[in-house]
Amino acid sequence: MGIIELNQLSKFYGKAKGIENVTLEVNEGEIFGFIGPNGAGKSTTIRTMMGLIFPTSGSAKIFDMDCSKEGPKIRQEVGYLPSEVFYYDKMKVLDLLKYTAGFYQKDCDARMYELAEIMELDLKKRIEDLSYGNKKKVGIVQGLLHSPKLIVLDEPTSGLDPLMQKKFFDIILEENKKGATVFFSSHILSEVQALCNRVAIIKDGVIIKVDDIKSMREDNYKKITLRGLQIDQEKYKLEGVTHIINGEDSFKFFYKGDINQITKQIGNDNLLDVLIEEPTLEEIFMHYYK
Ligand SMILES: Nc1ncnc2c1ncn2[C@@H]1O[C@H](COP(=O)(O)OP(=O)(O)OP(=O)(O)O)[C@@H](O)[C@H]1O
Repeated sequence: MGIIELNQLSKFYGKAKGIENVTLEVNEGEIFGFIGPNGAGKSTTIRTMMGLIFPTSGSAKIFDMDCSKEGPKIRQEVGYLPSEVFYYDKMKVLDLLKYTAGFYQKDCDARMYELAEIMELDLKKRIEDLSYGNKKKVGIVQGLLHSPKLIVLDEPTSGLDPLMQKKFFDIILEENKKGATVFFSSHILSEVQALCNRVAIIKDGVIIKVDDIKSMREDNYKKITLRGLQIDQEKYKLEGVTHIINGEDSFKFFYKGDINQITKQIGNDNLLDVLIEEPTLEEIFMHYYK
C-alpha cells in the first residue's frame, strides 16, 4: 500500500480541465517531487488530496483512506503547506500556532518552539506586520509542528531567501530521516533534483512521466560538448542527436542512443576537448516541455 494513491483522478472546473486521469503512488519514506509549469495542475492535485476540493472522477487515497470522505482523520497525520497562505491578520504568530496545535491530538509545543527558532520566527509579532517570506515561515511551522507522517508542500520555497530555503530543506530532510514521507510540488527543478528520490512531471493536467531522479538523468540523454576548430558538424546529423547549439569553437548537443556509435563519430574528429555529461533535470525538463 502506498502512502498516497491517486487512481485515474480527474478534476474539471465546469468545462475547464484541472487534471485528467492522474495515477500516482507515493511510497512510505519517499521524498517525491511533483513538477510542472504554472497552471499544469499541481495545486489541483494537492487540493484534491487534502480533501479541499472534490474530484470529478477517480479516487485519491492517503493512508488507504478516501481523501473526499475522511479528510479530518487524514489531516491529523498530514502537514500541509498551501501555495498561498492566508491568515487572520490581527492574530499574533504565537496565538495562531497554538490555535493550529489545538487541532491535533498530541502535544506540539516543544516542536513548535523548536521550529520557530530554526526558522527565526518572531512569535510576538502580529501576522499583518510580517513580510511575505515571514508569513511563509509561519505556514511552514504550522505545517510541521505536529510531526506529521506525511508532509505535503505546494511550492514551499517561494518567498524564502536562500539561507531560509536551506534551513527549510534541512528540516524536511530531518523529518524524512525520522520516517516522514514528503510530497513536494515545484517548478524549480534544481530544488527537486537536490531533495527528491522520485519525480512525476505534469503537463496540461496530465502526468507525462514518473521516474526516479537518477535514471531520469542517466538513462535518457547525454550532453556532449565538442571543442575544436574543424568539427564536421554535418556528420553529427545522426539519429538520437538533438538540441544542437553551435558556439565559436564548440559544438554542443544532446544524444540518446548507443554510446559506442557516437564515440566512434567523435573519435574521427580532430578535437581540442570533449565533455560528456549527464544533463541537468532542468535540461531534461525543457525537452519534455518543448
Ligand atoms: N477554481 C478554479 N476555477 C477554474 N479553473 C481553475 C481553478 N483552479 C485552477 N483552475 C485551472 O486548472 C488548471 C490547473 O491549475 P493549478 O492551479 O492546479 O495549476 P498549478 O500547476 O498548481 O499552477 P501554479 O504553479 O501556477 O500554481 C489551470 O488551467 C487553472 O486555470
